[in-house]
Amino acid sequence: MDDVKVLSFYGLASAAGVYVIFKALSGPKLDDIPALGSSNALLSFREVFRYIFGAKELCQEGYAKYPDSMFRVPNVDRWNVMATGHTLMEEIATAPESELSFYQSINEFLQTGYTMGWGIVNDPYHADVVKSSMTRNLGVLFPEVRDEIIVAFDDVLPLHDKEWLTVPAFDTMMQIVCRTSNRLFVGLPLCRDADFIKLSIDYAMDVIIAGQLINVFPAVGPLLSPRKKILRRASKHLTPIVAERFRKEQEPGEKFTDRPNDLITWLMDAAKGDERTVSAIVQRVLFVNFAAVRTSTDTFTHVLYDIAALSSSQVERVVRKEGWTRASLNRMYKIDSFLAESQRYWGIGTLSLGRKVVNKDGFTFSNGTTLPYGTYLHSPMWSVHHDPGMASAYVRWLPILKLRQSEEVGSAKYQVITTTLDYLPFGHGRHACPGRFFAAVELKAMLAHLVLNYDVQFVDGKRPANQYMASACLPDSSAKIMFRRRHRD
Ligand code: HEM
Repeated sequence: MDDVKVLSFYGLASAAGVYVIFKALSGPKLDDIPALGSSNALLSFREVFRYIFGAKELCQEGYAKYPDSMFRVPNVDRWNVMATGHTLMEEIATAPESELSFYQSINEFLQTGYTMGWGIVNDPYHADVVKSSMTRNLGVLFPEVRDEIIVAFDDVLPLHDKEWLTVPAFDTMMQIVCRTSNRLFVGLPLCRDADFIKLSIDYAMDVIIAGQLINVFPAVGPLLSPRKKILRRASKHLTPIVAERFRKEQEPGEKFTDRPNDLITWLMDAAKGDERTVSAIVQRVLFVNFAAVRTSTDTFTHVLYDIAALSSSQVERVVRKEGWTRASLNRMYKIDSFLAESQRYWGIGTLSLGRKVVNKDGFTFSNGTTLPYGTYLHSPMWSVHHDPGMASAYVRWLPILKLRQSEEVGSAKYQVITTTLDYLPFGHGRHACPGRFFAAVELKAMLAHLVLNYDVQFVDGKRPANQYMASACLPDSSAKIMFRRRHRD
Protein backbone atom coordinates (compact mmCIF):
# COMPACT_ATOMS: atom_id res chain seq x y z
CA MET A 1 0.00 0.00 0.00
CA ASP A 2 1.30 3.50 -0.75
CA ASP A 3 1.35 6.22 1.93
CA VAL A 4 -1.92 7.85 0.86
CA LYS A 5 -3.76 4.54 1.06
CA VAL A 6 -2.28 3.75 4.49
CA LEU A 7 -3.24 7.20 5.80
CA SER A 8 -6.76 6.92 4.34
CA PHE A 9 -7.17 3.48 5.89
CA TYR A 10 -6.13 4.65 9.38
CA GLY A 11 -8.18 7.84 8.99
CA LEU A 12 -11.32 5.90 8.13
CA ALA A 13 -10.68 3.29 10.83
CA SER A 14 -10.23 6.00 13.49
CA ALA A 15 -13.35 7.86 12.36
CA ALA A 16 -15.31 4.61 12.47
CA GLY A 17 -13.91 3.84 15.95
CA VAL A 18 -14.88 7.27 17.31
CA TYR A 19 -18.35 6.96 15.74
CA VAL A 20 -18.91 3.48 17.19
CA ILE A 21 -17.87 4.61 20.68
CA PHE A 22 -20.07 7.70 20.37
CA LYS A 23 -23.05 5.60 19.36
CA ALA A 24 -22.45 3.05 22.12
CA LEU A 25 -22.28 5.79 24.78
CA SER A 26 -25.16 7.86 23.48
CA GLY A 27 -27.66 4.99 23.10
CA PRO A 28 -30.80 4.58 25.22
CA LYS A 29 -30.33 4.10 28.98
CA LEU A 30 -30.89 0.45 29.85
CA ASP A 31 -29.61 0.29 33.44
CA ASP A 32 -32.61 -1.79 34.58
CA ILE A 33 -31.89 -4.58 32.11
CA PRO A 34 -29.15 -6.99 33.26
CA ALA A 35 -26.15 -7.11 30.91
CA LEU A 36 -24.14 -10.16 29.95
CA GLY A 37 -20.55 -9.23 30.82
CA SER A 38 -19.81 -5.66 31.87
CA SER A 39 -22.71 -3.21 31.83
CA ASN A 40 -20.28 -0.54 30.60
CA ALA A 41 -20.44 -0.25 26.81
CA LEU A 42 -16.67 0.23 26.54
CA LEU A 43 -15.70 -2.58 28.92
CA SER A 44 -17.95 -5.16 27.37
CA PHE A 45 -15.60 -5.83 24.45
CA ARG A 46 -15.14 -9.52 25.41
CA GLU A 47 -18.89 -10.07 24.92
CA VAL A 48 -18.80 -7.97 21.73
CA PHE A 49 -16.27 -10.44 20.31
CA ARG A 50 -18.32 -13.38 21.52
CA TYR A 51 -21.32 -11.84 19.78
CA ILE A 52 -19.47 -11.21 16.51
CA PHE A 53 -18.16 -14.78 16.36
CA GLY A 54 -21.58 -16.29 16.99
CA ALA A 55 -24.38 -14.91 19.16
CA LYS A 56 -25.68 -18.42 19.87
CA GLU A 57 -23.66 -19.34 22.99
CA LEU A 58 -23.82 -15.84 24.44
CA CYS A 59 -27.60 -15.69 24.09
CA GLN A 60 -27.96 -19.23 25.42
CA GLU A 61 -26.15 -18.11 28.59
CA GLY A 62 -28.67 -15.27 29.04
CA TYR A 63 -31.62 -17.49 28.15
CA ALA A 64 -30.72 -19.95 30.92
CA LYS A 65 -30.07 -17.16 33.45
CA TYR A 66 -33.08 -14.94 32.73
CA PRO A 67 -36.19 -17.04 31.90
CA ASP A 68 -39.43 -15.10 31.23
CA SER A 69 -37.45 -11.93 31.45
CA MET A 70 -34.92 -9.76 29.61
CA PHE A 71 -31.17 -9.39 29.34
CA ARG A 72 -28.92 -7.34 27.06
CA VAL A 73 -25.93 -8.23 24.92
CA PRO A 74 -23.46 -5.74 23.47
CA ASN A 75 -23.13 -5.39 19.69
CA VAL A 76 -20.35 -3.33 18.13
CA ASP A 77 -22.24 -0.04 18.36
CA ARG A 78 -25.30 -0.69 20.52
CA TRP A 79 -26.99 -2.84 23.14
CA ASN A 80 -29.41 -5.45 21.93
CA VAL A 81 -32.11 -6.44 24.43
CA MET A 82 -33.26 -10.08 24.38
CA ALA A 83 -36.76 -10.98 25.58
CA THR A 84 -37.47 -14.53 26.74
CA GLY A 85 -40.68 -16.42 27.58
CA HIS A 86 -44.03 -16.58 25.80
CA THR A 87 -45.61 -13.54 27.46
CA LEU A 88 -42.96 -11.02 26.44
CA MET A 89 -42.46 -12.61 23.01
CA GLU A 90 -46.18 -12.45 22.29
CA GLU A 91 -46.17 -8.76 23.23
CA ILE A 92 -43.33 -8.13 20.75
CA ALA A 93 -44.98 -10.14 17.97
CA THR A 94 -48.30 -8.33 18.31
CA ALA A 95 -47.13 -4.78 19.08
CA PRO A 96 -48.15 -2.21 16.45
CA GLU A 97 -45.53 -0.82 14.08
CA SER A 98 -45.96 2.63 15.74
CA GLU A 99 -44.66 1.15 19.05
CA LEU A 100 -42.17 -1.59 18.11
CA SER A 101 -41.02 -1.16 14.55
CA PHE A 102 -40.01 -4.14 12.42
CA TYR A 103 -39.28 -1.86 9.47
CA GLN A 104 -36.98 0.56 11.28
CA SER A 105 -35.04 -2.31 12.78
CA ILE A 106 -34.51 -4.14 9.46
CA ASN A 107 -34.09 -1.00 7.34
CA GLU A 108 -31.37 0.34 9.63
CA PHE A 109 -29.59 -3.01 9.59
CA LEU A 110 -29.70 -3.24 5.78
CA GLN A 111 -29.62 0.55 5.22
CA THR A 112 -32.42 -0.23 2.78
CA GLY A 113 -32.88 3.35 1.57
CA TYR A 114 -29.31 3.58 0.32
CA THR A 115 -28.85 -0.02 -0.72
CA MET A 116 -32.25 -0.78 -2.28
CA GLY A 117 -34.14 2.49 -2.66
CA TRP A 118 -36.22 4.88 -0.53
CA GLY A 119 -39.43 3.81 -2.27
CA ILE A 120 -39.12 0.46 -0.52
CA VAL A 121 -38.69 2.14 2.86
CA ASN A 122 -41.57 4.57 2.34
CA ASP A 123 -44.10 2.12 0.92
CA PRO A 124 -43.49 -1.57 1.66
CA TYR A 125 -46.57 -2.60 -0.37
CA HIS A 126 -44.67 -5.63 -1.75
CA ALA A 127 -45.35 -7.48 1.56
CA ASP A 128 -49.11 -7.51 0.80
CA VAL A 129 -48.48 -8.50 -2.82
CA VAL A 130 -46.37 -11.46 -1.70
CA LYS A 131 -48.87 -12.45 0.98
CA SER A 132 -52.01 -12.11 -1.14
CA SER A 133 -51.44 -12.29 -4.93
CA MET A 134 -48.46 -14.63 -4.81
CA THR A 135 -49.99 -17.00 -2.27
CA ARG A 136 -53.35 -17.02 -4.06
CA ASN A 137 -51.68 -18.05 -7.31
CA LEU A 138 -49.53 -20.85 -5.90
CA GLY A 139 -51.97 -23.60 -6.89
CA VAL A 140 -52.40 -22.51 -10.49
CA LEU A 141 -48.70 -21.73 -10.94
CA PHE A 142 -47.44 -24.88 -9.25
CA PRO A 143 -46.88 -26.75 -12.57
CA GLU A 144 -44.48 -23.97 -13.61
CA VAL A 145 -42.62 -24.09 -10.31
CA ARG A 146 -42.31 -27.84 -10.64
CA ASP A 147 -41.20 -27.60 -14.30
CA GLU A 148 -38.45 -25.16 -13.37
CA ILE A 149 -37.26 -27.40 -10.54
CA ILE A 150 -36.91 -30.36 -12.92
CA VAL A 151 -35.12 -28.40 -15.64
CA ALA A 152 -32.88 -26.55 -13.16
CA PHE A 153 -31.81 -29.77 -11.40
CA ASP A 154 -31.08 -31.36 -14.81
CA ASP A 155 -29.06 -28.34 -15.93
CA VAL A 156 -26.93 -27.89 -12.82
CA LEU A 157 -26.39 -31.63 -12.30
CA PRO A 158 -25.40 -33.13 -15.66
CA LEU A 159 -25.32 -36.76 -14.48
CA HIS A 160 -24.54 -39.85 -16.52
CA ASP A 161 -25.39 -43.48 -15.70
CA LYS A 162 -24.39 -44.41 -12.17
CA GLU A 163 -21.58 -41.88 -11.83
CA TRP A 164 -21.27 -39.61 -8.82
CA LEU A 165 -20.83 -35.90 -9.55
CA THR A 166 -19.20 -33.60 -7.00
CA VAL A 167 -20.46 -29.99 -6.98
CA PRO A 168 -20.33 -26.99 -4.61
CA ALA A 169 -23.44 -27.49 -2.45
CA PHE A 170 -24.45 -23.89 -1.75
CA ASP A 171 -23.81 -22.44 -5.22
CA THR A 172 -25.68 -25.29 -6.87
CA MET A 173 -28.73 -24.89 -4.61
CA MET A 174 -28.60 -21.10 -5.10
CA GLN A 175 -28.89 -21.56 -8.88
CA ILE A 176 -31.92 -23.83 -8.49
CA VAL A 177 -33.67 -21.61 -5.95
CA CYS A 178 -32.99 -18.45 -7.95
CA ARG A 179 -34.31 -19.94 -11.17
CA THR A 180 -37.39 -21.47 -9.53
CA SER A 181 -38.27 -18.29 -7.65
CA ASN A 182 -37.85 -16.17 -10.75
CA ARG A 183 -40.05 -18.46 -12.80
CA LEU A 184 -42.81 -17.08 -10.58
CA PHE A 185 -41.39 -13.57 -10.36
CA VAL A 186 -40.46 -12.76 -13.99
CA GLY A 187 -41.25 -15.91 -15.97
CA LEU A 188 -39.53 -17.54 -18.94
CA PRO A 189 -37.08 -16.98 -20.54
CA LEU A 190 -35.57 -14.40 -18.14
CA CYS A 191 -35.62 -16.75 -15.13
CA ARG A 192 -33.01 -18.88 -16.94
CA ASP A 193 -30.79 -16.04 -18.12
CA ALA A 194 -27.31 -16.59 -16.69
CA ASP A 195 -26.53 -12.87 -16.22
CA PHE A 196 -29.90 -12.18 -14.56
CA ILE A 197 -29.45 -15.10 -12.17
CA LYS A 198 -25.94 -13.96 -11.32
CA LEU A 199 -26.96 -10.38 -10.65
CA SER A 200 -29.89 -11.49 -8.42
CA ILE A 201 -27.46 -13.63 -6.44
CA ASP A 202 -24.74 -10.96 -6.27
CA TYR A 203 -27.32 -8.38 -5.18
CA ALA A 204 -28.15 -10.22 -1.96
CA MET A 205 -24.50 -10.37 -0.86
CA ASP A 206 -23.68 -6.83 -2.04
CA VAL A 207 -26.62 -5.36 -0.11
CA ILE A 208 -25.68 -7.05 3.16
CA ILE A 209 -22.03 -5.98 2.90
CA ALA A 210 -22.91 -2.42 1.85
CA GLY A 211 -25.50 -2.18 4.66
CA GLN A 212 -22.84 -3.03 7.25
CA LEU A 213 -20.31 -0.61 5.72
CA ILE A 214 -22.86 2.21 5.77
CA ASN A 215 -23.64 1.45 9.42
CA VAL A 216 -19.96 1.78 10.34
CA PHE A 217 -19.02 4.57 7.89
CA PRO A 218 -22.26 6.58 7.63
CA ALA A 219 -20.58 9.56 5.94
CA VAL A 220 -18.96 7.74 3.03
CA GLY A 221 -20.96 4.51 3.17
CA PRO A 222 -23.75 5.59 0.82
CA LEU A 223 -21.14 6.02 -1.88
CA LEU A 224 -20.41 2.31 -1.56
CA SER A 225 -24.00 1.28 -2.21
CA PRO A 226 -24.40 -1.29 -5.00
CA ARG A 227 -27.87 0.08 -5.86
CA LYS A 228 -27.10 2.07 -9.01
CA LYS A 229 -24.70 -0.51 -10.42
CA ILE A 230 -27.15 -3.36 -9.91
CA LEU A 231 -30.08 -1.31 -11.19
CA ARG A 232 -28.15 -0.62 -14.39
CA ARG A 233 -27.43 -4.33 -14.83
CA ALA A 234 -30.98 -5.35 -13.97
CA SER A 235 -32.52 -2.67 -16.17
CA LYS A 236 -30.94 -4.25 -19.21
CA HIS A 237 -33.10 -7.32 -18.58
CA LEU A 238 -36.18 -6.02 -16.79
CA THR A 239 -36.82 -2.53 -18.17
CA PRO A 240 -37.92 -3.67 -21.66
CA ILE A 241 -40.33 -6.22 -20.13
CA VAL A 242 -41.88 -3.82 -17.61
CA ALA A 243 -42.01 -0.92 -20.11
CA GLU A 244 -43.78 -3.12 -22.64
CA ARG A 245 -46.41 -4.07 -20.06
CA PHE A 246 -47.05 -0.41 -19.17
CA ARG A 247 -47.28 0.41 -22.88
CA LYS A 248 -49.78 -2.39 -23.57
CA GLU A 249 -51.83 -1.37 -20.56
CA GLN A 250 -52.16 2.16 -21.87
CA GLU A 251 -52.96 1.20 -25.45
CA PRO A 252 -56.41 2.49 -26.42
CA GLY A 253 -59.00 0.05 -27.66
CA GLU A 254 -58.31 -3.64 -26.97
CA LYS A 255 -57.93 -4.59 -23.32
CA PHE A 256 -54.57 -6.08 -22.30
CA THR A 257 -56.04 -9.55 -21.73
CA ASP A 258 -52.95 -11.77 -22.10
CA ARG A 259 -51.12 -10.25 -19.12
CA PRO A 260 -48.67 -12.75 -17.67
CA ASN A 261 -49.61 -14.02 -14.23
CA ASP A 262 -46.39 -13.15 -12.38
CA LEU A 263 -44.84 -10.88 -9.75
CA ILE A 264 -44.34 -8.02 -12.24
CA THR A 265 -48.07 -7.92 -12.98
CA TRP A 266 -49.07 -8.24 -9.31
CA LEU A 267 -46.74 -5.38 -8.39
CA MET A 268 -48.03 -3.19 -11.23
CA ASP A 269 -51.58 -3.80 -10.01
CA ALA A 270 -50.78 -2.79 -6.44
CA ALA A 271 -48.26 0.04 -6.91
CA LYS A 272 -49.45 3.60 -6.37
CA GLY A 273 -48.07 7.08 -7.19
CA ASP A 274 -44.30 7.25 -7.64
CA GLU A 275 -44.04 3.50 -7.19
CA ARG A 276 -45.99 2.91 -10.40
CA THR A 277 -43.09 3.61 -12.76
CA VAL A 278 -40.89 1.28 -14.75
CA SER A 279 -37.77 1.88 -12.65
CA ALA A 280 -39.64 1.56 -9.33
CA ILE A 281 -41.14 -1.79 -10.41
CA VAL A 282 -37.69 -3.01 -11.54
CA GLN A 283 -36.30 -2.03 -8.12
CA ARG A 284 -39.16 -3.81 -6.34
CA VAL A 285 -38.63 -7.05 -8.30
CA LEU A 286 -35.00 -6.96 -7.21
CA PHE A 287 -36.04 -6.38 -3.61
CA VAL A 288 -38.37 -9.40 -3.55
CA ASN A 289 -35.49 -11.41 -5.04
CA PHE A 290 -33.36 -10.18 -2.17
CA ALA A 291 -35.95 -11.27 0.44
CA ALA A 292 -36.53 -14.65 -1.21
CA VAL A 293 -33.40 -16.14 -2.72
CA ARG A 294 -30.69 -16.07 -0.06
CA THR A 295 -33.04 -17.06 2.78
CA SER A 296 -34.44 -20.00 0.82
CA THR A 297 -31.01 -21.12 -0.39
CA ASP A 298 -29.50 -21.11 3.09
CA THR A 299 -32.51 -23.04 4.38
CA PHE A 300 -32.33 -25.60 1.59
CA THR A 301 -28.57 -26.10 1.91
CA HIS A 302 -29.14 -27.03 5.58
CA VAL A 303 -31.84 -29.45 4.38
CA LEU A 304 -29.52 -30.91 1.75
CA TYR A 305 -26.91 -31.58 4.42
CA ASP A 306 -29.58 -33.35 6.49
CA ILE A 307 -31.00 -35.44 3.74
CA ALA A 308 -28.83 -38.53 3.64
CA ALA A 309 -31.02 -40.36 6.15
CA LEU A 310 -34.40 -39.48 4.68
CA SER A 311 -36.67 -42.34 3.64
CA SER A 312 -38.34 -41.60 0.33
CA SER A 313 -41.03 -44.30 0.48
CA GLN A 314 -43.80 -41.96 1.62
CA VAL A 315 -43.05 -39.44 -1.12
CA GLU A 316 -43.16 -42.16 -3.75
CA ARG A 317 -46.48 -43.50 -2.46
CA VAL A 318 -48.22 -40.11 -2.57
CA VAL A 319 -46.82 -39.16 -5.98
CA ARG A 320 -47.83 -42.52 -7.48
CA LYS A 321 -51.36 -42.12 -6.20
CA GLU A 322 -51.98 -38.44 -6.92
CA GLY A 323 -49.31 -37.17 -9.28
CA TRP A 324 -47.56 -33.86 -8.83
CA THR A 325 -50.00 -31.17 -7.68
CA ARG A 326 -49.92 -28.67 -4.89
CA ALA A 327 -52.57 -30.76 -3.11
CA SER A 328 -50.38 -33.85 -3.20
CA LEU A 329 -47.48 -31.78 -1.94
CA ASN A 330 -49.68 -30.75 1.00
CA ARG A 331 -50.01 -34.41 1.92
CA MET A 332 -46.29 -35.13 1.97
CA TYR A 333 -46.27 -34.80 5.71
CA LYS A 334 -42.81 -36.18 6.26
CA ILE A 335 -41.37 -33.77 3.71
CA ASP A 336 -43.10 -30.92 5.53
CA SER A 337 -41.96 -32.15 8.91
CA PHE A 338 -38.41 -32.67 7.68
CA LEU A 339 -38.21 -29.11 6.38
CA ALA A 340 -39.76 -27.71 9.57
CA GLU A 341 -37.42 -29.72 11.73
CA SER A 342 -34.31 -28.75 9.78
CA GLN A 343 -35.35 -25.11 10.18
CA ARG A 344 -35.95 -25.58 13.89
CA TYR A 345 -32.73 -27.41 14.56
CA TRP A 346 -30.36 -25.27 12.47
CA GLY A 347 -32.28 -22.18 11.34
CA ILE A 348 -30.48 -19.55 9.31
CA GLY A 349 -30.20 -17.17 12.22
CA THR A 350 -29.99 -17.37 15.98
CA LEU A 351 -32.35 -14.45 16.70
CA SER A 352 -35.92 -13.62 15.71
CA LEU A 353 -38.56 -10.91 16.19
CA GLY A 354 -36.14 -8.00 15.58
CA ARG A 355 -37.80 -4.70 16.51
CA LYS A 356 -36.89 -1.13 17.50
CA VAL A 357 -38.78 0.89 20.12
CA VAL A 358 -40.16 3.89 18.19
CA ASN A 359 -42.69 5.31 20.64
CA LYS A 360 -41.07 8.47 22.07
CA ASP A 361 -42.31 7.46 25.56
CA GLY A 362 -40.81 4.00 25.28
CA PHE A 363 -42.57 0.63 25.29
CA THR A 364 -43.90 -0.84 28.54
CA PHE A 365 -44.33 -4.62 28.81
CA SER A 366 -46.98 -6.26 30.99
CA ASN A 367 -44.32 -7.08 33.61
CA GLY A 368 -43.78 -3.33 34.11
CA THR A 369 -40.43 -3.09 32.29
CA THR A 370 -40.16 -0.02 30.07
CA LEU A 371 -37.68 -0.01 27.21
CA PRO A 372 -36.80 3.54 26.15
CA TYR A 373 -37.17 4.99 22.66
CA GLY A 374 -34.44 3.74 20.33
CA THR A 375 -33.90 0.36 22.05
CA TYR A 376 -33.23 -2.58 19.73
CA LEU A 377 -34.70 -5.90 20.80
CA HIS A 378 -34.99 -9.52 19.67
CA SER A 379 -35.83 -12.96 20.99
CA PRO A 380 -33.09 -15.61 21.15
CA MET A 381 -34.57 -18.02 18.58
CA TRP A 382 -31.86 -20.68 18.78
CA SER A 383 -32.38 -21.05 22.53
CA VAL A 384 -36.17 -21.17 22.14
CA HIS A 385 -35.84 -23.86 19.47
CA HIS A 386 -33.51 -25.93 21.68
CA ASP A 387 -35.29 -25.42 24.99
CA PRO A 388 -35.38 -28.83 26.75
CA GLY A 389 -39.06 -28.10 27.55
CA MET A 390 -39.75 -28.52 23.84
CA ALA A 391 -38.16 -31.97 23.62
CA SER A 392 -41.34 -33.87 24.46
CA ALA A 393 -42.94 -32.53 21.28
CA TYR A 394 -40.54 -34.52 19.14
CA VAL A 395 -39.64 -38.14 18.66
CA ARG A 396 -36.08 -39.03 17.83
CA TRP A 397 -36.00 -39.85 14.15
CA LEU A 398 -32.61 -39.08 12.73
CA PRO A 399 -29.43 -38.99 14.76
CA ILE A 400 -29.96 -35.26 15.18
CA LEU A 401 -33.27 -34.31 13.70
CA LYS A 402 -36.54 -35.35 15.23
CA LEU A 403 -39.98 -35.49 13.69
CA ARG A 404 -43.19 -34.56 15.34
CA GLN A 405 -45.09 -37.36 17.07
CA SER A 406 -46.90 -39.31 14.36
CA GLU A 407 -50.36 -38.12 15.42
CA GLU A 408 -49.15 -34.55 15.10
CA VAL A 409 -47.56 -34.99 11.68
CA GLY A 410 -49.97 -33.56 9.13
CA SER A 411 -51.82 -31.42 11.65
CA ALA A 412 -52.03 -27.80 10.44
CA LYS A 413 -50.79 -26.78 13.87
CA TYR A 414 -47.33 -28.15 13.12
CA GLN A 415 -46.85 -27.39 9.44
CA VAL A 416 -43.79 -25.53 8.31
CA ILE A 417 -45.88 -22.45 7.48
CA THR A 418 -47.45 -22.29 10.95
CA THR A 419 -45.54 -19.84 13.09
CA THR A 420 -45.79 -20.10 16.87
CA LEU A 421 -43.88 -18.70 19.83
CA ASP A 422 -41.90 -21.96 19.85
CA TYR A 423 -41.30 -22.07 16.11
CA LEU A 424 -39.84 -18.85 14.78
CA PRO A 425 -37.84 -19.37 11.54
CA PHE A 426 -40.36 -17.17 9.71
CA GLY A 427 -40.89 -14.82 12.65
CA HIS A 428 -44.32 -14.58 14.26
CA GLY A 429 -47.19 -12.12 14.56
CA ARG A 430 -47.71 -8.98 12.51
CA HIS A 431 -44.61 -9.30 10.35
CA ALA A 432 -44.35 -13.07 10.03
CA CYS A 433 -42.78 -13.77 6.63
CA PRO A 434 -45.44 -13.31 3.93
CA GLY A 435 -43.28 -15.34 1.50
CA ARG A 436 -43.37 -18.48 3.65
CA PHE A 437 -46.28 -20.00 1.73
CA PHE A 438 -44.31 -19.80 -1.50
CA ALA A 439 -41.04 -20.79 0.21
CA ALA A 440 -42.71 -23.89 1.67
CA VAL A 441 -44.16 -24.96 -1.69
CA GLU A 442 -40.87 -24.36 -3.48
CA LEU A 443 -38.61 -26.01 -0.91
CA LYS A 444 -40.90 -28.99 -0.33
CA ALA A 445 -41.16 -29.59 -4.09
CA MET A 446 -37.37 -29.34 -4.36
CA LEU A 447 -36.90 -31.72 -1.46
CA ALA A 448 -39.37 -34.28 -2.82
CA HIS A 449 -37.76 -34.07 -6.28
CA LEU A 450 -34.35 -34.53 -4.73
CA VAL A 451 -35.19 -37.62 -2.69
CA LEU A 452 -37.07 -39.27 -5.55
CA ASN A 453 -34.37 -38.75 -8.15
CA TYR A 454 -30.98 -38.45 -6.51
CA ASP A 455 -28.68 -40.09 -4.03
CA VAL A 456 -26.72 -37.54 -2.04
CA GLN A 457 -23.47 -38.08 -0.21
CA PHE A 458 -20.92 -35.96 1.65
CA VAL A 459 -17.45 -35.95 0.16
CA ASP A 460 -15.84 -36.96 3.46
CA GLY A 461 -18.85 -38.63 5.07
CA LYS A 462 -19.83 -35.94 7.55
CA ARG A 463 -21.97 -32.83 7.68
CA PRO A 464 -19.90 -29.68 7.05
CA ALA A 465 -19.79 -27.40 10.10
CA ASN A 466 -22.06 -24.34 10.14
CA GLN A 467 -20.65 -20.84 9.89
CA TYR A 468 -21.73 -18.69 12.84
CA MET A 469 -21.30 -14.96 12.39
CA ALA A 470 -23.07 -12.52 14.74
CA SER A 471 -26.74 -13.58 14.57
CA ALA A 472 -26.37 -15.65 11.37
CA CYS A 473 -26.17 -19.46 11.34
CA LEU A 474 -25.22 -20.36 7.79
CA PRO A 475 -24.65 -23.75 6.22
CA ASP A 476 -21.07 -24.17 5.00
CA SER A 477 -21.09 -22.34 1.67
CA SER A 478 -17.79 -23.70 0.38
CA ALA A 479 -18.41 -27.42 1.01
CA LYS A 480 -18.87 -29.81 -1.88
CA ILE A 481 -21.46 -32.54 -2.10
CA MET A 482 -21.88 -35.63 -4.30
CA PHE A 483 -24.97 -36.44 -6.37
CA ARG A 484 -25.91 -39.56 -8.30
CA ARG A 485 -29.10 -40.44 -10.16
CA ARG A 486 -31.22 -42.66 -7.99
CA HIS A 487 -31.66 -46.16 -9.36
CA ARG A 488 -34.79 -48.10 -8.54
CA ASP A 489 -34.40 -51.87 -8.44
C1 HEM B 1 -36.97 -20.23 3.89
C2 HEM B 1 -37.04 -19.02 3.39
C3 HEM B 1 -37.39 -17.78 4.18
C4 HEM B 1 -37.12 -17.47 5.49
C5 HEM B 1 -36.40 -18.31 6.53
C6 HEM B 1 -37.69 -16.15 5.74
C7 HEM B 1 -37.66 -15.49 6.96
C8 HEM B 1 -38.26 -14.26 7.20
C9 HEM B 1 -38.29 -13.62 8.51
C10 HEM B 1 -37.69 -14.18 9.80
C11 HEM B 1 -38.95 -12.44 8.38
C12 HEM B 1 -39.22 -11.40 9.49
C13 HEM B 1 -40.38 -11.83 10.35
C14 HEM B 1 -40.51 -11.17 11.74
O1 HEM B 1 -39.59 -10.50 12.20
O2 HEM B 1 -41.56 -11.37 12.40
C15 HEM B 1 -39.32 -12.31 6.96
C16 HEM B 1 -39.95 -11.23 6.41
C17 HEM B 1 -40.22 -11.10 5.06
N1 HEM B 1 -40.04 -12.06 4.09
FE1 HEM B 1 -39.27 -13.92 4.34
N2 HEM B 1 -38.27 -15.68 4.58
C18 HEM B 1 -38.10 -16.65 3.61
C19 HEM B 1 -38.57 -16.60 2.30
C20 HEM B 1 -39.19 -15.52 1.72
C21 HEM B 1 -39.68 -15.47 0.35
C22 HEM B 1 -39.60 -16.63 -0.64
C23 HEM B 1 -40.21 -14.21 0.16
C24 HEM B 1 -40.84 -13.63 -1.07
C25 HEM B 1 -41.35 -14.30 -2.05
C26 HEM B 1 -40.07 -13.49 1.43
C27 HEM B 1 -40.49 -12.19 1.65
C28 HEM B 1 -40.47 -11.54 2.88
C29 HEM B 1 -40.95 -10.17 3.08
C30 HEM B 1 -41.51 -9.25 1.99
C31 HEM B 1 -40.79 -9.89 4.45
C32 HEM B 1 -41.15 -8.60 5.17
C33 HEM B 1 -42.50 -8.72 5.83
C34 HEM B 1 -43.16 -7.39 6.17
O3 HEM B 1 -42.90 -6.40 5.48
O4 HEM B 1 -43.97 -7.38 7.15
N3 HEM B 1 -39.46 -14.31 2.35
N4 HEM B 1 -38.90 -13.44 6.28
